[in-house]
Amino acid sequence: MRRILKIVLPLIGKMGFFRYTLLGILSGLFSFLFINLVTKVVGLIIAGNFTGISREYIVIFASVILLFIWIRRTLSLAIINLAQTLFWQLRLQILSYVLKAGYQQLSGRKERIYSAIFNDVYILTDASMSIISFATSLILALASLGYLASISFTLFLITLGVALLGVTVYHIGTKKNNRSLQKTRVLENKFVAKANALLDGFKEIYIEPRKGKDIYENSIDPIAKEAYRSNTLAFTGFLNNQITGQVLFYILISSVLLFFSITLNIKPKDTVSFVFTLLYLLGAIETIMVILPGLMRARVAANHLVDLKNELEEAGFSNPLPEKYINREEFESISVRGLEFRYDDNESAFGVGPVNFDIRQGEVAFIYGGNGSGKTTFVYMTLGLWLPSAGEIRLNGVRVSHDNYPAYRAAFAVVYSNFYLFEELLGLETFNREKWNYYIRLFELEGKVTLEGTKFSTTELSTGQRKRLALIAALMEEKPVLVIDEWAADQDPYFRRKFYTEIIPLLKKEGIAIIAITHDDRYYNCADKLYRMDYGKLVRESVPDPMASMLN
Ligand SMILES: Nc1ncnc2c1ncn2[C@@H]1O[C@H](COP(=O)(O)OP(=O)(O)OP(=O)(O)O)[C@@H](O)[C@H]1O
Repeated sequence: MRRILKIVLPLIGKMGFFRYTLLGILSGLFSFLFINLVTKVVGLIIAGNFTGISREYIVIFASVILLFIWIRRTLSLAIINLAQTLFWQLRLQILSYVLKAGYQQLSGRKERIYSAIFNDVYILTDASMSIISFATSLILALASLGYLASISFTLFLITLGVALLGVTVYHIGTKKNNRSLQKTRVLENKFVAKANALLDGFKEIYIEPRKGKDIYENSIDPIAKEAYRSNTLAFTGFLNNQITGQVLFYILISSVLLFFSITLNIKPKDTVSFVFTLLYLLGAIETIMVILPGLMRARVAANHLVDLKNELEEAGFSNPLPEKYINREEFESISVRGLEFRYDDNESAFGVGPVNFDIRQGEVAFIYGGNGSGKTTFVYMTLGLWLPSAGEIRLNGVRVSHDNYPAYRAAFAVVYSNFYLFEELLGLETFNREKWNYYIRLFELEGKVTLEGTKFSTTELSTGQRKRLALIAALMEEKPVLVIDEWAADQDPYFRRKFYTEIIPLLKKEGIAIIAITHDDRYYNCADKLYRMDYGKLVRESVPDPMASMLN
């Protein structure tokens, strides 16, 4: 419950929480008032003291019904409000955690984030809606118990004993049920991951349906079956508890009617009132029992959300907007000294470094090396996506530290080898139409893509054209350093040549420093600096003679 409140309270505020609780209590008290009234009139009828239609009772019943309409409406509105606030605010909050997280914290957690947005939020919203009914039933149960005590204290003690027995049975069963719910939660993440693989890899599956059959039969179906089993186990447990509670109450009611009313010498009118109230108490306890499994699931969901938030915020990491963006004129150099990064603490895990590297304004550095040699890892480390374990980076001679990392990262525009092409130009302070037209002509996308506001008319382009558009979007950011990872690999021979021999010199003239991972050895002479990545070690090489390249 504490964890649920930790998530819910900041969203609805203390006052909101107070309001919802008050409404729950009011509604509980009102239900009790109505039961009390009905029990009283029934008692009067049984005792033969009800004298027929009375103005007094008509007014009382009419007022109670009017009060009921008011409370129900206010409560319904409050429930809708609470549910919508939680549903949307929680989703926004999760995505804002994502925006604040470090790349390192985010990688490997995609499925859990999906699961949080599409699963945990639903569970928490449902549970929060039932919290009001929970409070209502709790108050009704407490008031009923108080009323029972006023009728016969001995019978009240017996009822309390039965209720406590029910709670103990419930408590013992709940631990096991919760373990099953936790297990389902883990399976849910795995299910989302496999469902994503099925959807993302559908092209491959469509060509070879056996792939789909494999993933369905060996992963998706077994996960679903296991989740089905553990959820069924948990809910059967909850249901058994519920039935035990109900049976205990039925035995109690039978005993009051057939045994206690005689042995304790209770008046018939009081016996009827007692049994009536017991039935209402049973109703309230049943509601509580029905709601509890949902609250338990919400507890698991809340734990998941809190853990996810903590992990995303790990080590006080945050990624605020940089206070200052360095422009091309201000940029002098980036120098990397003794930088190291390892994927795991394990000695055998792949690592890069120690690495030394320098790039100055308008300089072009090419990095090549075998697959898996560590080029991308080095670039990610230099960009500040992976945080190095040793060494230092200096921007214009100033050491990059925890505080100025955001400003440092903002010096780069990047087209990754597995880039994501947004449907619009994002994050531009000013939009330079002339520049856009110039790049569209330079990259030969005239007539292919236009801009509607800042939105691309289309991103349904060929792979090579999508890469050109991604590079234009990066250049529009007017950052001092451009980083590209095997950008030209998807370009045709004509455009590849144009890129290395015409476009790169033009970008250099604009003062842009370029770090490019490339395997196009024909064009290594177009770089100012050439590096080879060799199993995590960066080795500086001499740039080939242009004449020698021409002979290749
Ligand atoms: N997210 C990751 N977690 C753990 N290990 C990784 C991760 N990414 C890469 N590696 C390891 O780091 C090594 C270097 O990968 P990297 O992507 O830097 O190579 P690369 O030189 O860019 O290769 P390629 O030319 O194929 O793109 C790989 O052999 C891989 O084992």
